[in-house]
Amino acid sequence: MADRPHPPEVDRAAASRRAVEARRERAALKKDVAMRVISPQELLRRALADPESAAGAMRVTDFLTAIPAIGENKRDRILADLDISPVKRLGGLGSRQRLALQQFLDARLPEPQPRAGRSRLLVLAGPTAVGKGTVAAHIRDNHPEIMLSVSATTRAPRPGEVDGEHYYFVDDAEFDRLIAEGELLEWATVHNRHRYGTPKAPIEAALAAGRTVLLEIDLQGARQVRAAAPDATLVFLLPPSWDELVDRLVGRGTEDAEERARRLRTARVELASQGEFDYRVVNDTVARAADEVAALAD
Ligand SMILES: Nc1nc2c(ncn2[C@@H]2O[C@H](COP(=O)(O)OP(=O)(O)O)[C@@H](O)[C@H]2O)c(=O)[nH]1
Ligand SMILES: Nc1ncnc2c1ncn2[C@@H]1O[C@H](COP(=O)(O)OP(=O)(O)O)[C@@H](O)[C@H]1O
Repeated sequence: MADRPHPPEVDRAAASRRAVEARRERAALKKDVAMRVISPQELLRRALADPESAAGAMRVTDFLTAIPAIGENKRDRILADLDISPVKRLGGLGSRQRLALQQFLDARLPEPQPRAGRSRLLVLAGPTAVGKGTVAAHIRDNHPEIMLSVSATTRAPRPGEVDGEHYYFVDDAEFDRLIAEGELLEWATVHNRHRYGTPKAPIEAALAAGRTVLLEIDLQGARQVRAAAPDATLVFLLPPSWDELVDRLVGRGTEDAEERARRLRTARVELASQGEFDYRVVNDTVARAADEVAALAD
């Protein structure tokens, strides 16, 4: 039964389904590069590691125009300069062409390298719904050596949230006082709504005691920490793909469609700022991502 040949129409239908799926995968990868969820270098590495993969099957023309700020004219000039035919697929590049493309990408879009002399103050930021809260909670529960900072906020507690554990829930007057007295390391209005800030004293005490401290804060806060404590270690959490980020936001079910669209527009801008961070960690599975973040303080 199993080795009897299929009638040709069955083979054709299967081949056409595979072709549609392959096109969908290539389109998703292009989007990931365009949204900066994966770097062009990473996509090229995947293509070269497996020429049969969706990355390997991507045309070099599609690859280049997926990169932000490369349009069709620039693409054609680049291909001519690198002596690569526009009909080539990434997986089919010759070794000289690969090297030329890699060197071009490294020169034009250098991947950020961690700076030396990082401190034990770890800042975890990233776009909405990437899983910052989930990864931070996993670290709190599984890495007792790391202190998770508890922020002050003017938003109301949600059911099940405990004052002093999830947040310090304060009113506007108290938040004003914390700012005025210089008690916050950083603070920001997040998602245009409520104010959130990091109390300074517990962090200074924990760092002085030799502990690692983790802040799970938004991008504006991360930038303020960098300014106030230049040796802090900044970690940017990335989704495995743009589509997965959208699925997580929808799956969480805490925002309506209009708010989700607004957050995704912000997410796109935030992803463009990942180069300001020392490390990028992909939140593929919670435990793996949490362990990778925790290890950065070693
Ligand atoms: N700048 C700053 N951002 C914070 C702080 N605490 C939490 N955030 C950010 O505030 C956002 C909202 O957090 P939360 O109220 O738990 O709501 P959710 O993200 O909708 O679940 C998240 O992006 C957090 O990273 C803080 O102390 N400072
Ligand atoms: N590694 C993961 N795999 C699958 N789902 C995840 C993962 N990390 C987080 N999630 C889910 O994604 C949604 C957003 O996570 P959350 O921690 O609230 O994000 P953030 O704090 O970055 O806004 C939640 O429903 C969470 O359960």
